[in-house]
Amino acid sequence: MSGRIPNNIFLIGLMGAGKTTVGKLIAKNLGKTFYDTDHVIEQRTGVKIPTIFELEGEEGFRKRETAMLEELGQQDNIVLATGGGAIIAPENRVLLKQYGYVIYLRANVNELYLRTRNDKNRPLLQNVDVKAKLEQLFHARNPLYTETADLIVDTGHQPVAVIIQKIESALQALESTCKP
Ligand SMILES: Nc1ncnc2c1ncn2[C@@H]1O[C@H](COP(=O)(O)OP(=O)(O)O)[C@@H](O)[C@H]1O
Ligand SMILES: O=C(O)C1=C[C@@H](OP(=O)(O)O)[C@@H](O)[C@H](O)C1
Ligand SMILES: [Mg+2]
Repeated sequence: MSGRIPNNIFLIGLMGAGKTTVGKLIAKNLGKTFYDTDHVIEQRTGVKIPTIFELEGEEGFRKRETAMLEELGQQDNIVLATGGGAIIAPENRVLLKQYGYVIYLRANVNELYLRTRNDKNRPLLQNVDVKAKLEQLFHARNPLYTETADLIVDTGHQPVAVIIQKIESALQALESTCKP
């Protein structure tokens, strides 16, 4: 660590963790450019994420996601909200660790459920028992988020402003402890 607020900040975590919401605000506060892999994929393809899943399957979506991480990883001074599955592929985990400071927004399944249960834009949560699916994803992915993260922030049952405060304090502590 160079002793500064990290240049690129990547947010990881399950669907509903708040990556997109928190990422936008953190970027604004830190004067960094905000990207969201899902939004860029939607802009480039001209269709929503569920349509990509319908036409190309999850496999097709994952290829686009990896390509997007490779591309956005080359950017400078950004906050990137990833999609919840961005840590599945080992090469993505390497990319994330290599090109940025990775923050895992960790939330419990109940909280994630409350935030995502009515959402129509997350194909993995349609026509299933949403809570059971989130539980399954939590068990499969929590170790991957944990191994990829430089920092873990529990979002718990807390307002977005509090989470942002936690992240900014942690980044500031990083800055002060690393200065010569
Ligand atoms: N800390 C929070 N408390 C309450 N609602 C939240 C919180 N963080 C996010 N949300 C809400 O949960 C939903 C999912 O958030 P989003 O940022 O899209 O998550 P992600 O990008 O991690 O999937 C949104 O409706 C958002 O407003
Ligand atoms: O967890 C996942 O596998 C996914 C999460 C979504 O992003 P959010 O985490 O922003 O909801 C989106 O990338 C896609 O629906 C798949
Ligand atoms: Mg998101």
